[in-house]
Amino acid sequence: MEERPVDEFDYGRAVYEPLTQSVRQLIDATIRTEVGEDTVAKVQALVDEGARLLSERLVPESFGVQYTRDGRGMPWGNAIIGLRNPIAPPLVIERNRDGSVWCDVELGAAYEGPPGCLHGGISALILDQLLGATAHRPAQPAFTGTLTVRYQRPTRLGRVHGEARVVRHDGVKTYAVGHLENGEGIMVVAEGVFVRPAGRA
Ligand SMILES: CCCCCCCCCCCC(=O)SCCNC(=O)CCNC(=O)[C@H](O)C(C)(C)COP(=O)(O)OP(=O)(O)OC[C@H]1O[C@@H](n2cnc3c(N)ncnc32)[C@H](O)[C@@H]1OP(=O)(O)O
Repeated sequence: MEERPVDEFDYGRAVYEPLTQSVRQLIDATIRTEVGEDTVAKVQALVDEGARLLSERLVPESFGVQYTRDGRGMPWGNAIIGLRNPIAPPLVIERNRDGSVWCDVELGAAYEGPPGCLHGGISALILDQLLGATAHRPAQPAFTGTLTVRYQRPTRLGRVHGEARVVRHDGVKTYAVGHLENGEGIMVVAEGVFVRPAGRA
């Protein structure tokens, strides 16, 4: 894999993250707008023009994970943490000294399932990433083998806190648990088995 210059991380972040944030606002406004059809048509033309301009140069396939020479990963297309992906909240995962992880994230209209509540698939997506992050070891990526999610109570849209930790290792398998909570308590719990496939480090 081609390594990218060290300053590309900060440059890329400065250039693309504001665009992503604008598109996130666009997604939210697209869902919730009540303007008339003339305005909708005008916005559609502007968005189409924006897509045309951005498409003048594209990477051939998905973004993947590019690395700078000082080892910083740029998983910028990732569905949940990608800073160039407007459908990612994005999740910012913090790591404690003991390897456990946590996040605080604001989830709005784009993540709705039951009215006013978080879509269960989005909860599973966040927990997959959180549990996967705590199971992760540098240069030994672990894939989700099995993820079990128990939805205890509907989770209102808004601020959500998540946590995950490893409970045990067994050869190539790492077992992790985690949960999502908000001001109303623990809403969703998960346990997962993460497998380090031989020869795919
Ligand atoms: C800074 C950056 C942070 C980076 C932070 C990164 C966070 C990433 C979070 C996102 C993670 C994802 O979504 S990953 C994407 C979703 N997952 C996938 O696409 C995985 C697709 N499945 C596969 O590639 C494969 O089936 C694997 C890798 C899971 C297993 O294949 P394998 O390696 O050939 O496994 P195999 O030799 O047969 O078995 C090895 C051992 O694992 C067990 N095992 C095998 N499959 C499973 C399974 N599905 N669930 C449970 N256990 C399993 C076997 O019983 C065996 O146990 P024993 O006999 O040894 O006891």
